Parts: sequence; C-alpha cells; structure tokens
Amino acid sequence: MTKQKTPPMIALTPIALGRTALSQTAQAQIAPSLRERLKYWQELRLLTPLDRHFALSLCDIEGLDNHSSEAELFMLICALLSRQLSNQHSCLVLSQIDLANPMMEECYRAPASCSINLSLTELEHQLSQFSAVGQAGDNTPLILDTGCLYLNKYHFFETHVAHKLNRLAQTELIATSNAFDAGTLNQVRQQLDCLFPAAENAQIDWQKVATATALTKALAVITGGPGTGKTTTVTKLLLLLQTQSAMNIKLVAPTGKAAARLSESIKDSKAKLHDFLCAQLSQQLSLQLKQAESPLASTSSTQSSPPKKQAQGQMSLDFDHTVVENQTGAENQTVADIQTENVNPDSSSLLALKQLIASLSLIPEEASTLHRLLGVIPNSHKFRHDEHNPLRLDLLVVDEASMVDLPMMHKLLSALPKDARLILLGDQDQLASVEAGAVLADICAGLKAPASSAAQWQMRYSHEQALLLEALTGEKLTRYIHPQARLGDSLCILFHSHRFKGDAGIGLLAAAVNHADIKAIRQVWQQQHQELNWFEHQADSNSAQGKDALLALSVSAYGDYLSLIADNKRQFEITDASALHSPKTIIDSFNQYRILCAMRAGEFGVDGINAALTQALKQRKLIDPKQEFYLGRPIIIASNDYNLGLFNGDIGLILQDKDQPTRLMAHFIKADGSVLKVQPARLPSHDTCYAMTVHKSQGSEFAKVSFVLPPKPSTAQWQLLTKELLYTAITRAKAQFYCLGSQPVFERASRQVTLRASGLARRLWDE
Ligand SMILES: Nc1ncnc2c1ncn2[C@@H]1O[C@H](COP(=O)(O)OP(=O)(O)OP(=O)(O)O)[C@@H](O)[C@H]1O
Repeated sequence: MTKQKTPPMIALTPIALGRTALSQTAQAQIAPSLRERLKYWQELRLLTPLDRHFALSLCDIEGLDNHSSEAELFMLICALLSRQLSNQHSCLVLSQIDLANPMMEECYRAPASCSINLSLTELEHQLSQFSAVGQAGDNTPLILDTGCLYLNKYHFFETHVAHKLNRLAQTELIATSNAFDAGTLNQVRQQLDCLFPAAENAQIDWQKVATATALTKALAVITGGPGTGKTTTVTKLLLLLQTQSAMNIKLVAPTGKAAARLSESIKDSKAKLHDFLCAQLSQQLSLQLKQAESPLASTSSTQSSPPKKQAQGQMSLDFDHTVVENQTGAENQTVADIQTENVNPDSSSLLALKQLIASLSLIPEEASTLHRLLGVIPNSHKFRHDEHNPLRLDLLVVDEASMVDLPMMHKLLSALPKDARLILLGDQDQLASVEAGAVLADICAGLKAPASSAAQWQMRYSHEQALLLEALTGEKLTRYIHPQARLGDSLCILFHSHRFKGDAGIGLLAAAVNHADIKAIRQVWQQQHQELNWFEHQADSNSAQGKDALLALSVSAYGDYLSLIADNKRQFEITDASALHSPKTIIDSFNQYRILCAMRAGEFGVDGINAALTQALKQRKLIDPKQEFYLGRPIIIASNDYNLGLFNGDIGLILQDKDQPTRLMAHFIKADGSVLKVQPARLPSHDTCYAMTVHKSQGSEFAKVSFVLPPKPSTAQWQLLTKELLYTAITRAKAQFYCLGSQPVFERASRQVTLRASGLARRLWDE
C-alpha cells in the first residue's frame, strides 16, 4: 500500500456549539474525528448504519491509521459510495461530489460538515493509491474507472451487461437488403404490409419499423408510453418469426402481476390480430371471387375439411386449426373450408394471409416471472440457469424492462444462450428499478434529443440499417441516419398512444409531466377534463377536507368489491353456492381502483391512508376489522416465498373459502389465471393494500387511480418526489385520475428528474 504525504485532504469544520439538534458526541467535542462524524451523519439519517459500517470496515481492510488524513478521506469516500448504492446508484461519480460539502448537509456550516481540499484530479489520484482501489479487471474491493468509483461487483455487472448488450446489438440477423433473395425480401415486405396496412396519415408507422428492427437484430428494444402498442407490435413480430421458422419463445416480466398482464395482453392482441387477418382474408377472397365473376360456393358446412396441401408445394400448411369468422355471417369455418375452385389458392397475398393465420397458434400466451424462468434456488442468490446452464430458448421477450435492475439484467444476460434473441419492452420514462441501476433508461439514453429539439426522443440509425428498414417497411428513415448509431440500430420508440386519444386528460397530463412542462401542466388542470380530478390539501391543518374527499371517494370505489363479498356471505348463509361470485371476479373488481402514495410512512403515506380508510370502511360497516385477517382485507406481499409461490408485490384478498365457508383464506390469482388459496397464518410478510406505493404499482393498471402527495414534504421526501414518480402514478390510470396534493408540490416534483449514477449509458453509447 502506498501512502502519500500530502497536505490535509479533509478540512474539518469546527462544530457549532449550543445547537439543540446535535448529538451529545458532536456537542462534546470541538473537532470530531471522521469516525464520530460518520456516527453523527447516521443519526441525521444522512447515512445508513450499513454505509457507516462499510466505511469503517474498508478502512480497517486498508490498514490505515484511523486518525490520518488518508484514512479520513478514504472513510468519507467509502461512506459516500455506500450511500450512492443505498440510493440505487451503480457507482459514485467523483465529479458529482460537492467537494466543499461532500455529505450534502443542508446547513453548510452544519456541526459535522467537512470539505475535501483537493482538486478532482488530485482526488482521483489519491484514491487510485489505496490498495483497496483497483482498475477494471483487478481483484480489489473497489474499482476506479473513468472517474467513477464502483464496488467491484457492480463494476463487473455493468461491464458485463454492456458487453452482452453490445454483442447482441451487433449480431445482425440480416445485414442489408442484399442479404435477401428477391423472393424472400418480397415475402417479408408483403407480410409486414399485410400486418401494418398503410394509414391515411403520412406519418411513419413506428410499430412497423420496430417489427422490422427486431427481424434484423438479435437485440430489439421497443419502448413507449402506455398504450403505444408495444404488445400489439411484439405479437405481430412473433407471428412473423413463427411463420419463418418455429421458435422456442419465452415471455417474462419482473413481477407476477406484470407477467399476468403480459399474458392477458398477448391473448387480447392475438384475438384482435386473428379478427383483423380473417377480415383481410375475407376481403381478398371476395375480391378474387368478384374477379372470377363467380359466387362463393356454399360455405355453410362447419366441418373441417382435410388440410389441403398447396398445389405448387411452396408451403405445406395445416390450416385445420385456423378458424375464420366469415364476414357474411356464416358460422366459423376453417380457412380450408372457404377455399373454392373459383379462387386462385396460390395468389401470393392469400397465401401470405393464410400462413400468418395458421401461425397464430404458435405464439405463446403464458408469461412467467424472471425469477421463475431463471429457476430460483431456495436460500441462494444464484439461479439454476446461468452461463454454465443456459436457458433453453430461441427468443426471450422481457416486458416492463424498466423494472429490471442491473444485477438482475446481468443474471438474465448470463443465462441467455449464445444464439438467442432478446426483445426488451418497456416505458423508458417510468420510475427506474427498485434496486440499483436504470438499465432501460441507460439503453435509451443515446436517443435523447438535443435540448434544442421539440422532440424528446429521436431515432438514431446507421446508414445501412436505415436503408434496410426502408426496404422492409417502405417508411422513409434516412433523415434519422447518425454517424455513430451504436445501439440505435436495435432501438425503436413508439410515440402514439392508442389508449389516450389526443385530447384525453390523462394522456395530456402524463405528457406534460414527462416534459416537465409546468405551463402545459397548469393548462391541463385548468381545462377541467372529466377524467382528471384534484383534491387540494387544506392549508389549515385542522381541516382535512381534501383528505376527507379522497376517503369518501375511496369508500365508494371499494364498495363495489365489498358488495360482491357481502353477496357471497349471504349465499353461504343460505348454503346456495350456485350464485357465488368467483374469487377472480371479486379480485378483478378490487383491482378497478387503487390509491397510490408517493410515500410509505406518515399520515399521507401508505401507512396513514390505509389506517384512515380502514376506519372509514368500518364506520360504513363495509368491513369488520375486529381481527387481523378480516373478510375483504386486501393484502400485498412484501417478500418472496418460493415454496408458496407468492412474490413481493402479489396482491390478494381475504375471502371465505368456497369449500369451507367458515374459514377465511387469502386468495391470489396466479399468472395463468388459477386461484391460489393460502392460510393467512402462513402468509409471508405482508401489508394492507387499499393504498400502495407508486413503486409497487409498476406493471399494474387500474381503471381509477387516486394519487396522494404529502402536503409539506421533508428534505428526505423531496428526494423521492420526481417527475418519473408522477408520470408512473398518472399512467397507472386508464379512465380516471384523482390527485390529493398542492400545486407547488406537484409542480416542483414535475421538475425533479431521477438521476441514477451509472457508467452503463457511456459504455453503450460512447465507448
Ligand atoms: N396501430 C394501432 N391502431 C389501433 N389500435 C392500436 C394500434 N396499436 C395498438 N392498438 C390498441 O391500443 C391498445 C393498447 O395497445 P397495446 O396493449 O399493444 O399497448 P402497450 O404499449 O403494450 O400498452 P401497455 O402500456 O398497457 O403495456 C390496444 O387496445 C390495442 O389494440
């Protein structure tokens, strides 16, 4: 270990005496050592106990004299690094340290404040001299890389994720349009045209471009806000891929709830796509028949004809399972049924349609959680699938990718087989993952439009990729050519929301918040959209009018599922099980409404709102919370229990057991739609869930959402109030959004952007 003889590196500011808020230790001494300051910062909650112990342990490992200025600098930097990791950053960016007030104490001359009397270059040099600090690839506890200090493990995760994503992005499945023979290029174009018919407006169909992107690259990242058609696009893409050659496709999402939603969305998309293709087929057939001037032969038979091999042998498809809803109102038929002698079965457009319809059944519908896919090993942080035991699949689709943290992305990419493709879906503007990193945001970072641009995002293609995508889609993309496209060739952002029409309040508010556009935010609220409702926090703390209004609304909104439970109770009393509402119906009804809080603790946090609403529902005799697990109590699981199959974030209800109505059981709906019943006493740690945090609501949607902001946020609370939090809360609502807050808090939060320190964006876009 090399020790440097340098002037004092940390200037210790004498403590201010006589301040009541000081710890006794801090008050008693004029110039406390850094060890004492660490303790004091922990008392002030500027550090966690873990941060302090991390700093002390590393100083011990380094073997420094505790009172030396080197030791003090090292401890301080280690504490700062640990604090960054506790705040979900991947590293400590040295240039972001406020050298004059590194601990960022609110009062500059706060009792334990200190400053670092070194330039940034000197600081970096000093740090590189410690034996615990190494360079990329070293086996040291800490790594200093390009001005960022990492815990070795996080540095490894980050470089590995960057390497894997870059490698996947560079894996060209089709490099240029010349790679196709003319027939194949035409076939793919025709299929794309068929799935994405030209719209009347002249705008680029980004869904079509995204699909083509994923046909050409082993990595495709399709992002966009709610309802922009990510699932619709990926369903069409999977269909195209399955028509090319049958693949082993797996669908995953980070949580059980998100996986269940993905399954539902894919099913819904498939059904819509089936109807759409059948309508197209019907149209084509009518056209051909008209041309042949011959009426459609009788199609009344509902029997499936034996599958017909195509005459020219170009395709040998089994159309047996392909059912067509005839527009003329005839019964469902197979495609084979409605072939007639008068129709040319080899017409390329007909064949393309039939091929697509036949392949629909090959698109998987069941989605699992990432944990289940990777194979949890009880009591271990490792998974069954890793680089030594890769997953068995050809294509992996990961939904809600914004929720995937850096360590999980590392594990997922490690387990991905060499030749597999990866498709990431998500909303890059949503809250970042609960744990370290902001992987999806870093992946999209290179598409951030320059500040001067009106657009927020701008596509970035290499010359070759722009031409290839143009050849496949017919869309004009050359204006997006960028000299350093890097990951841009694999990315596509969908802009147009099909859920929120142009003038719908929720969509407008979400967009205004996303752009941190205060003027637009005020305008949207002033326009008094019927789907947006504001409850003002009362300035007078004795009056709880805004909160009362929210509670009254919530009692009424939750009244629906509670009345279904009351119905069942009556049915059980008269022992008539025939008219019971199923647990799924009741849980679906409960999921129509949710209160989302910015905070966990306090009167306006999850804890306070849950307690107040429990009381309000009790007063209205809608619940009887005499015992802990009372009928109708909503539960959210707070930790994983692999044996029970319950995961952090799973939501269920305490309901009467159909088989033994005197017994109350926690009921959950699993991703495959089945009901899981668990004895309340066996539940892993859990909370009541009339209200939940915005963080926990990621991956879920509700018809109505009430969002609660604290009236007077503390300094610590302000750190959580960001535009991503607001945007995520707003976009959980499909039909109605209510907000209990105050204008200054809402607006200041809209201006605060989540910044997660990480080197991933640089590794993906600049190196
Ligand atoms: N090009 C389109 N034209 C018309 N409707 C569309 C189009 N694309 C998607 N939709 C419809 O918009 C709705 C939302 O689409 P989809 O579920 O694919 O979006 P998403 O981005 O996956 O949504 P979420 O954010 O909820 O995951 C669906 O009803 C879908 O049928």
